[in-house]
Amino acid sequence: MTTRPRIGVVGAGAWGTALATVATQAGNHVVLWTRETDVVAEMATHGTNARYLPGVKLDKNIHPTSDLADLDNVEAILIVTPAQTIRAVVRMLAENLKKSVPLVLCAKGIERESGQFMHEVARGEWPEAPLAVLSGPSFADDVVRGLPTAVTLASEDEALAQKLALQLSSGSFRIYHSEDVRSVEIGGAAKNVFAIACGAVMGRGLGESAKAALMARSFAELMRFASAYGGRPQTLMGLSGFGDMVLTCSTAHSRNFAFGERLGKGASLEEASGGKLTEGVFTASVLVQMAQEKNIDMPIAQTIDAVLQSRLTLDEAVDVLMNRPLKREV
Ligand SMILES: NC(=O)C1=CN([C@@H]2O[C@H](COP(=O)(O)OP(=O)(O)OC[C@H]3O[C@@H](n4cnc5c(N)ncnc54)[C@H](OP(=O)(O)O)[C@@H]3O)[C@@H](O)[C@H]2O)C=CC1
Ligand SMILES: O=C(CO)COP(=O)(O)O
Repeated sequence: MTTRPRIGVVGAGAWGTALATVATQAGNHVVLWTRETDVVAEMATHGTNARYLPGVKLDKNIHPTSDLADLDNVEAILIVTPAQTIRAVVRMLAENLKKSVPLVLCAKGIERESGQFMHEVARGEWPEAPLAVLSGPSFADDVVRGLPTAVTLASEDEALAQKLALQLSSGSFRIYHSEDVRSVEIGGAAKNVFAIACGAVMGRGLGESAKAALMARSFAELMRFASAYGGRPQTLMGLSGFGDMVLTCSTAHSRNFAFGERLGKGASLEEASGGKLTEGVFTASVLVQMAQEKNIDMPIAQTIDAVLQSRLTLDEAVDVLMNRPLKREV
């Protein structure tokens, strides 16, 4: 290897592979770790990851591995596995790497068991590791093809956020930096729940007006939740709040939206995921529980959670939402 900086990526799913690609375009060597030895073999031999990003040729500066020792001496590690696995993954890194290294948490969700945000989970498992979170409107398929987008990278250590943003930005992947970790995490986690609701409305044939109204009222819920949990409105008006809501609540390209759309068309909860990761399903109940703990009114999140728990049908959920007492908008 030359003297290019080395970035580690843990998780070679759709987003991990896309971020590895971006990082090479930004001028880094990337060590891409996955527990799947057959995926490593395919990436090393054919330069493809057919299961998660079919049709994409990987950059030669991506070095696939399933050996954790290859992550020693990287400058930062992007952790790109599902939200509910972050505790186990960070623990595994803490136990196996020689020294602590900045971790960039890329999952969008809240841990169900603990009600902790991703950086709280990571801090509990590896207190010495500097932390950052990355979130914003970014479909892996778009990003890996070099289509432009912008996202936010936040760390309580703003100098670290700025350094990482510079190191990982490319001509098509523009990273803004922030120190508002809490808001960036809330935006990424909550939008998945509301995307399921928006998908369900479209699948049920309730129309674009209904979807726009639902999206706007969902954003009001997101803002209420965030302000009760220490988020800042200005950040939530940005890429990881408003930006990702607009993206994920608009198109069946989103797995969460597509899940809701299938539910709306009559699929069972089991059928609706299509075998794909749907983070909103895992986050809905913990989001609602956390809202209740602080008396935050979140009727849309509550009704979609009730649908996911089979306590309401979709038509009953629509009735509940439409027949709430009328009130001031703000
Ligand atoms: N896809 C996207 O466009 C975007 C996704 N995200 C977020 O990124 C996160 C990951 O999503 P995405 O990449 O799409 O998901 P995928 O389902 O495509 O990939 C998940 C990856 O995580 C690995 N993994 C799962 N569990 C574990 C574990 N316990 N230990 C180690 N590795 C594990 C999987 O490996 P295996 O095959 O072995 O299970 C796989 O490589 C989610 O939180 C998502 O919301 C954020 C922005 C965009
Ligand atoms: O977070 C994403 C886009 O920003 C990806 O959304 P889905 O997980 O719903 O596909």
